[in-house]
Amino acid sequence: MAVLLKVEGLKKYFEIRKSMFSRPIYVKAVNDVSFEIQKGSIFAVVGESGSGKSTLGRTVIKLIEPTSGKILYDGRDITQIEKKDFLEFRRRMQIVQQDPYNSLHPRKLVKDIVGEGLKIHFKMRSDEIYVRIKEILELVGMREEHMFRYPHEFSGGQRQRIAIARALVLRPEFLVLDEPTSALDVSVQARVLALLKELREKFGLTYMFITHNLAVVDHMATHVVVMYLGKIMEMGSKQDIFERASHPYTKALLDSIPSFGTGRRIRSIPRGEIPNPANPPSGCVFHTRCTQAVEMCKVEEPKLVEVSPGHFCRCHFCA
Ligand SMILES: Nc1ncnc2c1ncn2[C@@H]1O[C@H](COP(=O)(O)OP(=O)(O)OP(=O)(O)O)[C@@H](O)[C@H]1O
Repeated sequence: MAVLLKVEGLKKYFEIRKSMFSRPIYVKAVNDVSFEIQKGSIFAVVGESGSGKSTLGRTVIKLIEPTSGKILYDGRDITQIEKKDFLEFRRRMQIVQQDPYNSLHPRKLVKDIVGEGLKIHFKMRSDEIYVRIKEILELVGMREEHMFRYPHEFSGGQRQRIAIARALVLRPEFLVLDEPTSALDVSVQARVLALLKELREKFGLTYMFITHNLAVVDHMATHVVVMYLGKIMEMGSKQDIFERASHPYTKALLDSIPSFGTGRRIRSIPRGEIPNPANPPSGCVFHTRCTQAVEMCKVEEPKLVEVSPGHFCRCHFCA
């Protein structure tokens, strides 16, 4: 399969200062991450809160600038593209955010929310824009009359459908879905996930699907990357991760899996909380919580090695 997005050595560090006079500290939210996303796949990014998933999703589509590294979209390094040439890539790569209550402008009509990007990206007449908005709303299960209402008049699930319509109206190829259903009721979640699957098949879309919920990953993903403190711990096909997990962190996450649709977040896996990302542990970043850690893990950082074709693991004991 063709590669749509290739990321090489991607880093995103955030500078934080306790006061104006103190020295800066860096949160390495994404720390030297490399992977490929094949066209048409659903590439799930999982990990606990603070592992860098959202930062990764926002950085690969350049909503935030990377600190360093390459992002090759359809073969072009978009980190090196001038602003005016980037507009076309912006159209091709869209994002649907977690919270449908805050991501839609409260004082704009649905038609203006969904149609906003059309004015920027396409030179269309207003009657053409109207038809396009109507079509896209129907596609996500909404009706023409909804165009003239405000976001607060809709339920969470309907709002997320509007957010999906806003992303799709630009005919993108790649969608970053950042926890798209975690703010929704269980029954609504399943319907939105089914819609996302259907849209992917209809339009040949590629998804980066960010979630805490491994049951959702099992239901949706074709490929999975497991992140911890800004690093990839394990990566492979869905089968590699769910049937042949190699990393102790992945195994612990799988043990904490909720049944599908409960929406429960991964909060506590064995042995305590995630360390402070501004001061990560030495050696293997997971060693402080790992049941298999030995002395070497405290000092030597394991490399991400390919344990079988396409299946990568970062642990001294990965088989
Ligand atoms: N703008 C920012 N400034 C400083 N630190 C940030 C910023 N954005 C994110 N971070 C930090 O980067 C780390 C990774 O955050 P990120 O939101 O990407 O993780 P996440 O895995 O998506 O977690 P969650 O699921 O809770 O959103 C966290 O320690 C977070 O506090």
